[in-house]
Amino acid sequence: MSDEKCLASVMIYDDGERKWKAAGKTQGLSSVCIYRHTQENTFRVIGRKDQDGEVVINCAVVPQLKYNRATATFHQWRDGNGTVYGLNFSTGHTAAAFAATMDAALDAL
Ligand SMILES: CC(=O)N[C@@H](Cc1ccccc1Cl)C(=O)N1CCC[C@]12C=C[C@@H]1CC[C@@H](C(=O)N3CC[C@@H]4C=C[C@H]5CC[C@H](C(=O)O)N5C(=O)[C@H]43)N1C2=O
Repeated sequence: MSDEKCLASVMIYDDGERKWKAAGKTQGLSSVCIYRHTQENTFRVIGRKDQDGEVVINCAVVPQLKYNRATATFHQWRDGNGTVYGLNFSTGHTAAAFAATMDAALDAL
């Protein structure tokens, strides 16, 4: 759906330590996109580290997903297993573009 690349630092909240950790093996920016599976009309958030292509997020967008715009550049949500993902976008523009695509996906479900 969002063919434009949204650059963000992908983070996962560590409930035990009560702090955000960088998703994947290294810190750094990832290209995060929402992909639509046409036949099934399902959506996934896929993020790949720009440095080495590591997939650092691969998360289904489910109808009950609550997407929280915590700040203009930090958005977050909980997946089906309770994992909390955070996206620290490089700009407010990319954050808004990603959030609009997320809203469109949730509307289409
Ligand atoms: C009720 C609830 O679940 N609330 C969630 C957010 C949320 C709301 C609605 C739907 C989904 C979600 Cl995930 C919530 O507040 N969460 C989820 C786990 C972590 C957190 C619980 C408590 C803390 C309080 C501060 C906030 C937080 O973590 N923030 C706010 C935005 C800020 C932005 C960037 C990240 C980057 C590193 C920095 C930090 O942790 O030092 N940080 C934060 O401090 C982020 N927190 C959270 O986001």
